[in-house]
Amino acid sequence: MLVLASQSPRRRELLASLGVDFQTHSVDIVESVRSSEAADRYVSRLALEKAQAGLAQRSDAQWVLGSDTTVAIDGQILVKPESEADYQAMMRTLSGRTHQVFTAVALVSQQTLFETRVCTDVTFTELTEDYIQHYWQTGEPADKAGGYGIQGLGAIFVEEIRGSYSNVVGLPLHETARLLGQAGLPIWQGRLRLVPSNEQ
Ligand SMILES: Cc1cn([C@H]2C[C@H](O)[C@@H](COP(=O)(O)OP(=O)(O)OP(=O)(O)O)O2)c(=O)[nH]c1=O
Repeated sequence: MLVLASQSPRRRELLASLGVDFQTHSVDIVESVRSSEAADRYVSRLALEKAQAGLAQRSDAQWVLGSDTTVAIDGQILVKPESEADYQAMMRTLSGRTHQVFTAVALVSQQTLFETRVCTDVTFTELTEDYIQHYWQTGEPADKAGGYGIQGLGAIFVEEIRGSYSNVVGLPLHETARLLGQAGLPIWQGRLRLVPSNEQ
């Protein structure tokens, strides 16, 4: 059985959209950036830690998928806002500029590890203080890396996106389908296996 080691409703929906059978299991790991750890290394480490914690806790799981998403700008990592003031600082940093959204995915079994990482460039419009204050009131920013949700009202801030959209929402679907293919896990209700490019 495949287990998604996540409490994120977005990841659950995205993985379900691939048409795979899975169960979810939420794991509690420490999500803190190490000194001089870059965003790409950080997301890959956390995705693997989530997957390994899931594997340790679910003896019935053959495969466990863990994932992590973070926003990066100018070498600064923006995780989920801890407070409204933290959120406001993030929005001011993102205003009128292009940032990167990294998501890493790790798929582990007792014997094997497959992993991938995807980066998407997102360009924000200039945000007024009014936008910033009102958007917080929607409740949308609080549980999201960078303090916005591209799949919700946060989309109105996005002038341009370069790369994978599902990666920004929390699970890059093309790359995840390939990982599942590498693990021999068919998608689309067992009818399709997206084979890795080196097997085509
Ligand atoms: C930038 C952005 C992030 N996000 C979300 C995706 C992730 O759920 C969240 C980043 O936090 P994560 O720590 O990656 O994930 P999580 O805590 O929600 O879930 P879990 O660790 O249990 O898997 O931000 C959006 O939903 N939309 C966006 O536009």
